[in-house]
Amino acid sequence: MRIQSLIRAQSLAKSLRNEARIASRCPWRCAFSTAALPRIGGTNGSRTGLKLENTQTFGQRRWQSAAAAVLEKATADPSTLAQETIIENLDPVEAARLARVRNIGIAAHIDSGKTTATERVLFYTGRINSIHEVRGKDAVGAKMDSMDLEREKGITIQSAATFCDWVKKENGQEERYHINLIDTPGHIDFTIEVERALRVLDGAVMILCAVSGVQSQTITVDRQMRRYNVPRISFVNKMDRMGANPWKAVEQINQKLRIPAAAIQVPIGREDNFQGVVDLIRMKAIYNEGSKGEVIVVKDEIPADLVELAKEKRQKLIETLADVDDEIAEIFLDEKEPTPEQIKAAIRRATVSLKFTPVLMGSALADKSVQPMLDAVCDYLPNPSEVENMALDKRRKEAPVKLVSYNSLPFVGLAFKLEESNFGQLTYIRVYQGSLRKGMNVFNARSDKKVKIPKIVRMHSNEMEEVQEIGAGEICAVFGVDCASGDTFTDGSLGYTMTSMFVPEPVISLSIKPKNTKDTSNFSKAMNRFQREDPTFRVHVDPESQETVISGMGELHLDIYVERMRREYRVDCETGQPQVAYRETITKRVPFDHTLKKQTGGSGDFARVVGWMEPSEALTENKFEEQISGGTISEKFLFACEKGFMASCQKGPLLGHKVLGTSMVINDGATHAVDSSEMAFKNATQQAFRKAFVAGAPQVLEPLMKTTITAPNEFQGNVVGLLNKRNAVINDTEIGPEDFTVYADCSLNSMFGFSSQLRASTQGKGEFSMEFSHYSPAPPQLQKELVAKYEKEQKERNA
Ligand SMILES: Nc1nc2c(ncn2[C@@H]2O[C@H](COP(=O)(O)OP(=O)(O)OP(=O)(O)O)[C@@H](O)[C@H]2O)c(=O)[nH]1
Repeated sequence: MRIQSLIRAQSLAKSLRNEARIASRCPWRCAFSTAALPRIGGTNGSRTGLKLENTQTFGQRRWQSAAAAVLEKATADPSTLAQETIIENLDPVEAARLARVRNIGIAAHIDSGKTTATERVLFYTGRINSIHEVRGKDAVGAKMDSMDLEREKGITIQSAATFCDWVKKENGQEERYHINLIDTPGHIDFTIEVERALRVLDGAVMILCAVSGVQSQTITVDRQMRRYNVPRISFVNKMDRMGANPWKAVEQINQKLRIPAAAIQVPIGREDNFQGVVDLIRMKAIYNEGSKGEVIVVKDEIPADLVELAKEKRQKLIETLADVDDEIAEIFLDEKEPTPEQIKAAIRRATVSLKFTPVLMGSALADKSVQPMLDAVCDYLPNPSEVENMALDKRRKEAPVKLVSYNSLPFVGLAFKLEESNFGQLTYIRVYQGSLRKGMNVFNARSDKKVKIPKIVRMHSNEMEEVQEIGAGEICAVFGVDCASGDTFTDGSLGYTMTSMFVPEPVISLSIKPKNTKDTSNFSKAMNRFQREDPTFRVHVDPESQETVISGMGELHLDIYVERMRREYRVDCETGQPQVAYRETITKRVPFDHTLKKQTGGSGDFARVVGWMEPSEALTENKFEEQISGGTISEKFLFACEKGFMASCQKGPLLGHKVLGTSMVINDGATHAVDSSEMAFKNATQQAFRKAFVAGAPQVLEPLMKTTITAPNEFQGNVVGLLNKRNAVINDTEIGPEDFTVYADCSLNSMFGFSSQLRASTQGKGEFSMEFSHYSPAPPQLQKELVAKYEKEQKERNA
C-alpha cells in the first residue's frame, strides 16, 4: 500500500501555533487526533490542523503512522515544523509533469557564445524560423539581444527569458521537455542580472571558450552558482576556433573551479576540421547535417583514430564518477564495466547533488553539437521537484518551510525581475508552489496588499504569449502587478516569504543632469524606471550641491544607463567624474552629553541627549540603541533620536559620504515640558553625532574589490608589477601550463584605467573581473587628500 498524496500540512502550518499550544499542554490530545485521523480523512481536521486528501487510496494503518510522525515532530519541536510534507511516492500526475520541466540559465564569461548558443537552441526547438548572429551581417541580431544597444555592442545587458519544447530522442523513443531558459549577461557590471536568474533557476549551462578555458568571469559565475546551489553542466564552445583545446577547459574546471568534472564527449576533428563528437556513454559518433546543423546523425562507428582516445576518456569519466558516486565506486572496485544507464544515472545524481559537472563540447557558430547539450539539460539537470526551495513562515517566527512544486498546493511565487514595457510594468514570477491563474487574487507578502492578476504571459525575449494558467515550477510574467523586485506572492492562505537575493552595494557614482531643462520630466521618468528594475542602480539628490547622483556597480553599468536615457527617453545628459563610494567610520568610543537649547522668548527648543558612540562589531551596518531607564526621554522622542542618527549616517562629517560601522547608544537625557519636540530631539542627536564622530578618530573607508586576473604565463611579471603599483594584496596565484590566475584584493580607487594598462602590458591577452568584497580603511595619504578636497569644496560653497 502506498501513500500517494500529500498531507496538506500548510493547513497544519495555519493552525499549528494553536495546535502546538494544545499539544504541549495535553499530549494525549495528539494521540487522540492521530487515532482519529483516518476517520476524518478527506475533510479539514480542524482540531489536528491536518487536511488530508485522497485518503480513500491509503491504508488506514499507513495513514496513522504517517500522521503520527508529523504530529510527533510537531509536538517535539513546534517551533521548527511548519510545513511537513509526507511524500513516499510522488503524486504520479504531478511527478510526470514536473519530470519534463527544466528551468535553466546560461551563464559564462563575456563573449563565450551564450547568446549564439541560445539562438541555436531556439532554432532547433522550433521557436524561431531562422538564425541571426550576434553582430551578424544581416543586421538583425540575435533574438535574445533585443535591445538596440545590445545588438550594437554585441553584449548582453539584460537577461532575457524564453521557453521552448525539446523532443529528446533516444533508443527510438521520444520525450518532450519544456525548458524555460534565461540568457544572462557576462559582464560583471550586470551581475545582478545573473544573480536574479540563478536565484530562480534549477540548473545552468556553464559555457566556456575552447581556446580560453576558465576565464576571470567564469570564476565569478562559479561563485554565484555556488551561492545559490545551482547544479550545472558545462559546454566547451568554439571548438572550431584555432587553438581549441577542450581538455584544457576540463582540467581548469577541476583545478580552478575545484569541481570534479569529466568530459562525456570527445571531439571529432578540431578547429576548421571540427565535425562532431563521440558520445562516451553510448560510444557513438554524433554529427550534424543540414544547412544549419538541424539534422542529427548518430553513427555506431567511431572514427578509427579516436577509438583509443575515446576509451581512455571514458575510463577517466568512470573514475571521476567513482570518486563522487557510491554506486559507480562499487562497480569500479569490482572491476566491472558500468552500463550506459548506470553511467547516466550516476552523472545525474552527482550533478544534481552539486558534486560533479559533465563536460560537453561543440561549436554554436558552426551549428555543431548543440542538440546533445540540450539532451544533457534534460538528462542531468534537475526538474523543479528535485530542488529544495525554502521559504520562511512569517506567522511562525520565520520558521523555514520547504516548498513543494505541486499545482494542488496553495500558491507561492517570487517576483524576481521587473521590466517596464509598452503595456506597463511586467513582473517576472517563478511559481514555486501551486498555480497562478488569470484573474486570481494574490497577496504581496511584504506589503500585505491584495492584487488581482489581470494577464499572464510567457516571455519569448521581447515577445509574449498570453496564457490562462501557469503551473508550479514554471516561470512566467504578469502585467499590472505593482511590486518590487524580490517580493513574494501567495494566495493569502499562507504567511510565507522567500528569502531575498543578494544585492551587492553600488561602488561607484556619477553626478548627472539633463543638458536641456525641458527634458527634466523624461529624465525623472527614466530614473524611476531604472531604479525599480535594477536594485544595484541607485539615484539620490545630494542635499548640498542639489545634484542628482547615480550609483552602480561599475563604469560600464552607469554608462549603459546614460546611453539608454539618450536612446529610450531622448534625454542627453551631462555627467561628472566617476566617484568611488567611500564610507566613513569612527575607531574609538566617545561619550556625549549634548543639550540643544533655544529659549529666547516665544516657543523654544529643548532637548538633551546623553550616551556614547562606538565602532560596531562589523563594518557592515550602523546601529542605534536606547538604554533609557526612568523615562527621561519618552518613546516618541527616542524615535526622533533614531531618525536623527539615521539621517546623520547618510552624510558623514568627513567627506559627506555614508557612515558605516558606527553605533550610537542613548542612555540618558532631559525633556522640557513645553519646549521639547521631536524636531528638537532629532536635531540634538544630529549635533551630538557630529561632535562625537569628529572626536572618535574618524576614518575613511574604501571599497575593496575581489579581483581575478588571468593572462598567459609570460606576462606574470608584468601583471604582478601592475598590482604592486596599486598596493593590491595578492591572495593566491595559480599557474597552469599556459595561463596563470591571480586572486587579489584591490581598492576600487586604484583600478581606474586598469583595463587599458592590463591590455597594454599583456598584448591584449590579459583579462580581469572585479566584484565588491568589503570596505577597508583607505591609505592615510588618500584620506588626507580626500578630506582636504571636501573641506575646500565646502568652503567654496559657503563663501
Ligand atoms: N568561432 C566561433 N565563434 C563563436 C562561437 N560562438 C560564438 N562565437 C562568436 O563569439 C562572439 C560572442 O558571442 P555571443 O554569443 O555574443 O557571446 P555572449 O557570451 O552571449 O556574450 P555576452 O552576452 O556579451 O557576454 C560573437 O562574435 C560570436 O559570433 C563559436 O562556436 N565559434
